[in-house]
Amino acid sequence: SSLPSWNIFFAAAPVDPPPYVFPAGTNETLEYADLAVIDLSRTSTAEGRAALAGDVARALHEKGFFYVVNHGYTQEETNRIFSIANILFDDVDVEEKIRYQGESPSVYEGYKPKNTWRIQSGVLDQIEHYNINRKVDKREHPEALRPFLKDIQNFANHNHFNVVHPILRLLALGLELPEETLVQQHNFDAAGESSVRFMKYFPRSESEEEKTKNVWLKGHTDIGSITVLWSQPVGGLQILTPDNSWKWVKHMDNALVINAGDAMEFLAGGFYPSTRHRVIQPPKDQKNVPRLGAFYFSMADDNTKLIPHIESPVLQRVGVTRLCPDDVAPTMEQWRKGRTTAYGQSILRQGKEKGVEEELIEGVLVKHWN
Ligand SMILES: O=C(O)CCC(=O)C(=O)O
Ligand SMILES: [Fe+2]
Repeated sequence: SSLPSWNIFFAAAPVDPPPYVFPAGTNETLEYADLAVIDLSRTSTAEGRAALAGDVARALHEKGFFYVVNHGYTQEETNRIFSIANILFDDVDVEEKIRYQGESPSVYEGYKPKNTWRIQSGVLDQIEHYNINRKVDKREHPEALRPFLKDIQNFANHNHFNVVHPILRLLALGLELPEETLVQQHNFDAAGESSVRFMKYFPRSESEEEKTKNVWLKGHTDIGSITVLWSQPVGGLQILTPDNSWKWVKHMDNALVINAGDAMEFLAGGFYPSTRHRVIQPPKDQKNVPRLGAFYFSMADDNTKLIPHIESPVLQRVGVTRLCPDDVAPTMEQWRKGRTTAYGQSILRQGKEKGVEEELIEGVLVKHWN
């Protein structure tokens, strides 16, 4: 081989995390959302991108969610990431995790213990999560994760460059804008909070289920631009369709579930609305199963002013919807700090529509659905 012989001493054998085995899928008959499936490998050519742009634009414009397949991680690589994600929840003592809580309520970073968000009727969440900035070395991580920081860095890069950027190119094309328009507002190296999140939901008591009508994570929109949700078999994720009915999102092996957040709605002048979604108790045959998730939450660069790309010929034809006047529009940094600080903490007021609560963030009305 061409490798120098000393390499055998320095190339550490890859350490394997304790394997996480995906729980069995549900056999219940559920009302699923009908979502497009996008083959991301086709984005490697200009012809492929031109052909896909319309499908992706339509999917986000009309449904708010779509699946991505052929994103470049094999099933084995995905399994490894879920096994790494699970370490934190199953193999790290809570006293250690508490030491890795984020310092600031306005940034999601580090560990979030259970019982920190209000759900309904005095019931708090049973969710733990751990957020890792895409520059993984920015903070220190629990010892058990340290052998896998390279895997996590690779996962962040993969999501940012191989998933989010190609999707942003398609979305720009869908607005008939130059292909790099949105990519240029999502630089990996700029100040900002695009992050990996590992999350685990734990089953709750019957009384908690009753008081919250089975809602585990209230209906919300995401703060950033594009959310990448690595599909996993435990059900519970639902989207609110334009006709105001909740539909389940079906698991697809080694697929990604993609949705738009608030920043995308601002930038796209309402053409790609922020998707309304929630998590409820999993279906009957999975209701006692903890629910592990892996995500990438992408945001625009902190200094991006969240104003619509009015130069888009599409927006000029269909019209622009603004969440607020351009002169008072927040930057990405202001928006994420305002929403993160308020999330699960603020006392929401009853909105005009039934089952919808509201709050004002940066002068913009934000809704939460029960
Ligand atoms: O757990 C899920 O499937 C969705 C989580 C989610 O919507 C969020 O963390 O913003
Ligand atoms: Fe979400």
